[in-house]
Amino acid sequence: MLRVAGLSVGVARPVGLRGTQVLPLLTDINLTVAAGEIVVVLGASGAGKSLLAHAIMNILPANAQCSGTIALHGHPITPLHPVALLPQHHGFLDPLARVGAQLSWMARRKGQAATPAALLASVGLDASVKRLMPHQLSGGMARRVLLALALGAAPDLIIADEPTAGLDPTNSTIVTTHLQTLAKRGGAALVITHDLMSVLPIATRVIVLDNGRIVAAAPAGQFTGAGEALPLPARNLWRALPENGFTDA
Ligand SMILES: Nc1ncnc2c1ncn2[C@@H]1O[C@H](COP(=O)(O)OP(=O)(O)OP(=O)(O)O)[C@@H](O)[C@H]1O
Ligand code: NI
Repeated sequence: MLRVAGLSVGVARPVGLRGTQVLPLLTDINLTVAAGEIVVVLGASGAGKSLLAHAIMNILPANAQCSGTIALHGHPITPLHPVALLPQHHGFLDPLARVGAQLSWMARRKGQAATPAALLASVGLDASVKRLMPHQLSGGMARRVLLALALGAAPDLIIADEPTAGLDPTNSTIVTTHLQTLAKRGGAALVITHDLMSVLPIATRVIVLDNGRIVAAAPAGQFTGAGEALPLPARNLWRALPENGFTDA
């Protein structure tokens, strides 16, 4: 479904009076996401996770330089494609538009019928939330509105950036259940996180991103016990989790 090949992203920064230098932020990223899969990209803060999401969605900042290829169903991604970003920050909501209007716009942009109340209900929000402005939403509500927006795009693929961060267990389950339903229906998700445990139950594969490079990849099922089957960088991360006793590998 999604194929990222040889993706590198750098930002130009000034050096001296006239020169510029490109600072590499992502280097030679290769990954695929097949129908039915939930691929987790695991990495520490600053590893380049959001940049990877933004590169795939073609919304990198103006100073970014990008090379490599990104294809969905074999073609470059356009705004009309059934792919949705579940962004990390609710700053992605339009601060001056009611929730209902934003849900309707998303549906229209993707050629779908607008069903704001049903979308809100599917993420556990009352239909009255349609009339609210983004600043009237709590953090957890805003994250669920972002999920409703992503679902409103009727996507084949959701790129979810820290989808469970800061959510209570009930809301976290709402998000992971939707991602799992999408994958079961033949869609797929690329889930970006620093918190493996919150998404491991739904993951099929885990890719470890460190300092802009992929350093390990393993089937999710290998993240069990002492992680004996895992490649070393993934095993070290796994064994360092509090749940696994902080053992220093
Ligand atoms: N527009 C930009 N110009 C310069 N550097 C940038 C830009 N955007 C991101 N960076 C840098 O790229 C690196 C990766 O950023 P990114 O937002 O992808 O991290 P992340 O893995 O998503 O982290 P977090 O878990 O904190 O969200 C960071 O060092 C960041 O400072
Ligand atoms: Ni991020």
